Amino acid sequence: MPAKTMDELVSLCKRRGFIFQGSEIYGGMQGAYDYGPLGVELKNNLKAAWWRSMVYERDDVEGLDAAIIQNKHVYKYSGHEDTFTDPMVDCHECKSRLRADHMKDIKVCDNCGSTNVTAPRDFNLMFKTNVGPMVNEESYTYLRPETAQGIFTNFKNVVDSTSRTLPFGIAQIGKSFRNEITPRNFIFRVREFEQMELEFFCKPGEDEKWHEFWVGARKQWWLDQGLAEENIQFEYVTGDDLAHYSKSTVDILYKFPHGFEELEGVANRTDYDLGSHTKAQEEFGLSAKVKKNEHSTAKLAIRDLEENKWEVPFCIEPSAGLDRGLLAVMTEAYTEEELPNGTSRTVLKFKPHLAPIKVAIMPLKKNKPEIVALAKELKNKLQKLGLGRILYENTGNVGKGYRRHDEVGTPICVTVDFDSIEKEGAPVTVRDRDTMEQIVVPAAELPAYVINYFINQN
Ligand SMILES: Nc1ncnc2c1ncn2[C@@H]1O[C@H](COP(=O)(O)OP(=O)(O)OP(=O)(O)O)[C@@H](O)[C@H]1O
Repeated sequence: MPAKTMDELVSLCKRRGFIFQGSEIYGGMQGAYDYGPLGVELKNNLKAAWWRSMVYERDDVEGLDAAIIQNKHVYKYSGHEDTFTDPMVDCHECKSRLRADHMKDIKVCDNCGSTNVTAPRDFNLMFKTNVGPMVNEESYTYLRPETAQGIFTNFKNVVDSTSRTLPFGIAQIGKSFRNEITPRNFIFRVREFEQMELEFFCKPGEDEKWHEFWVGARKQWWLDQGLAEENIQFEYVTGDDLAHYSKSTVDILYKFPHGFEELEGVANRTDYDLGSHTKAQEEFGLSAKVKKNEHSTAKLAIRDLEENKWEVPFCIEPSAGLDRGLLAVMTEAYTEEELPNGTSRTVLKFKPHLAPIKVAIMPLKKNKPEIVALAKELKNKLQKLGLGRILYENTGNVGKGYRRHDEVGTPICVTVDFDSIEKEGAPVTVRDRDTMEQIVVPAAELPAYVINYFINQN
């Protein structure tokens, strides 16, 4: 059963080293979190799973890693400078700052109930920063609020260097920054986060088909990461909630401990973005309404070989939050179990490919040199398989080790004991996280056993 409250997750994350409050020793920093020893592994595994499915398992997607700091013209023409705002309300009474579209009633402070509140006004969410030693009117830019813009500005570079034709996509994972008015719900809404974004370019007219395809494909991917079908919903974004660039957007919602909320958005961005950043806009008969571009030096178009003309493709964007993804995966994996002997355990039932530690190797006696040597040898052998982190853990208390590894979601624990050094075949004990069953495997067969386990479980 998934986690019921955010508090139980927050507490486990801190206790076991998944996630810490940012700048904690100085009293914290709202909306910023640090990923600890296990959090960074989980995050890397989720990123790797996304990259594998987006780039390696498809032959029509290329990867990219664009700069976070970009020319300010990027945000002028993307529309962020003018429109990337949230409506903000200030309470004169308790000094809270609230997001008007999240308030129960925009005339009453959600925090103290006062009606002494300002009218909503637009607040730009981009962090402005100064570039170079001179501080003047011209020296500013912004930290990127989404990774997507770096994909659009590199469109021509990628097409020229890979000879791609439509349809094809460009995938990117990286940090984004938003000066959220009310960061909250742990890592759900933060000011610095990572996104996993694909911009998939297709012919105008084929956009609706591809939009539908990506909505389905992205839902399936989240199911493959272990989320339960009943905890996922679609929301068809309409009216004022639809971004100005979008023809249609489907949000994939997950049942977080604080309720169903957006995990990923899949938007049909039409020819808005490439059309905004291209030079010679008037040549292309754009369908989107764009600002006149006076600075771009490149035509962001592709040759339609059948019709022998240049056209600006449409773009479908599945945009997922990595931090929200991690929160969803942890929520789903969190399980409190009553055991037959009357005790209980907390176990994170991660899909094995996401588990921060793949295998823990534990010698039964920490000061028996032959046991320790065999345990270390097995650790080195398994590490070379390239599955991820294999932990050699020499605490001498196997029972406690099992509990700790249940709580951090380690799928397999291997114990090396006296039998392992005395009996023929060097048998070691392999314990399964979910069933808690233990079987004996000859040490020489352990690598094959572990590989099979990870192949079959995913
Ligand atoms: N402040 C944030 N903290 C963590 N993740 C975020 C944040 N803002 C956006 N994301 C992630 O990036 C994805 C794509 O961004 P998008 O601009 O579509 O979000 P959004 O619609 O503005 O989100 P919301 O409505 O929750 O503010 C979101 O689905 C979410 O997973």
